[in-house]
Amino acid sequence: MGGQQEEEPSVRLFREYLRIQTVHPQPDYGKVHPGRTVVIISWEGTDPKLKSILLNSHTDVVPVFEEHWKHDPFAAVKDEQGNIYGRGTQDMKCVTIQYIEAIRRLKSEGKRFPRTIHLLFVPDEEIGGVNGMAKFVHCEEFQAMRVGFGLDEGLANPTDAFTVFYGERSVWWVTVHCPGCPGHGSRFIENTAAEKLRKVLNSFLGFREKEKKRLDLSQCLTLGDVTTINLTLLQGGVAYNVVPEEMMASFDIRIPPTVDLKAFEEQIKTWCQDAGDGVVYEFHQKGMDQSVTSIDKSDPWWNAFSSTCQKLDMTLQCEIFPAATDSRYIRAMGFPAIGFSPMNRTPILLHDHNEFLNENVFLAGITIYTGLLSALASLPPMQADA
Ligand SMILES: CSCC[C@H](NC(C)=O)C(=O)O
Ligand SMILES: [Zn+2]
Ligand SMILES: [Zn+2]
Repeated sequence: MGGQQEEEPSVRLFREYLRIQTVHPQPDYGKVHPGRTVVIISWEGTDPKLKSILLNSHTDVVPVFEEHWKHDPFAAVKDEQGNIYGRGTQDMKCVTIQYIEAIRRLKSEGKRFPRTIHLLFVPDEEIGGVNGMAKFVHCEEFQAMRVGFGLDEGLANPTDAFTVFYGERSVWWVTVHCPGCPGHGSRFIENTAAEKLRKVLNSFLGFREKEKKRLDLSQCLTLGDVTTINLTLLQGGVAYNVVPEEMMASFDIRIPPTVDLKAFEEQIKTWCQDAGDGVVYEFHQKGMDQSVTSIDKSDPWWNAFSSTCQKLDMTLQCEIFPAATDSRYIRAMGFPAIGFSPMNRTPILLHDHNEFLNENVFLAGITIYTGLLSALASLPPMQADA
């Protein structure tokens, strides 16, 4: 609990890490790992020929609106209930320290496992990972790790259960260009950009409405199972009384792995064609990999993961991650990866004001990783090792 008692050293380390300002747009990565952007720490297994366990975490955090926080977001204040406040408490500095502390505990108990465990610390996940994980998976250092199975971040769960992510939706960022006839703002100009834009908006947002209804009316679907479309940028126009020659709308689209991406792009093409002459779309982000990780009991990695959770009396909810994490790059390279942040009984506060994690939930997570790592790193040779 907060205050009086001697603080657990792992909680102290977590709070110390939270105080390092790895916040965008200018993250202080130098204080995390001086002179390095990506860091690998490896605990070699007794049989290093076997494929390894990759524990990935990003070191950056998203910006804050400080005026909305009840405590300094970089002071790691712990209140009377043991809630630790700070940017990154959930996303994902908790997980980084839990990995480290689980390994420290296993080592201090004299444990050694057949499979190597790699801790990987990467930058820039919060800005898409272009100069982080996206690049790193193509480096020889990544190849040399000989990954068998990866763990990366997930989300908190407000109930007793823990959420586990076995895949992610594809991210498509699309800008639609609507050209039109210009002219004086006092006239009925024919074939304007705005009229085309209206059709585009109706098509895209009409589909959004249908998907929202599908989710709202379903008992079993989660956000990761439906397509979301949000209008996020509008551009165009030069003056109140000038009908512009172009207007543009940009959309953030997230598509579940079960959707046929080719067919979906055809749909976008049709919406644009139906909006009028010259309406075209361009991609700023077009995720095409739809790999998902097996959550079948016959899969040895999943079996080790889920059996450990069962032994620890944990209830799991398996879902598709609604947004994007670095695990998409791991899966795209053909490796199984699970998104998991052991935070039950915790509101989902990533990227939000007053992000916090209770120290007891944090400490329980270390025990969970201790069990998971023991099971995963002890898995006997399997087909994937060939
Ligand atoms: C596509 S790169 C941006 C990544 C970001 N991830 C999260 C977890 O917010 C997102 O899904 O928007
Ligand atoms: Zn994150
Ligand atoms: Zn994030």
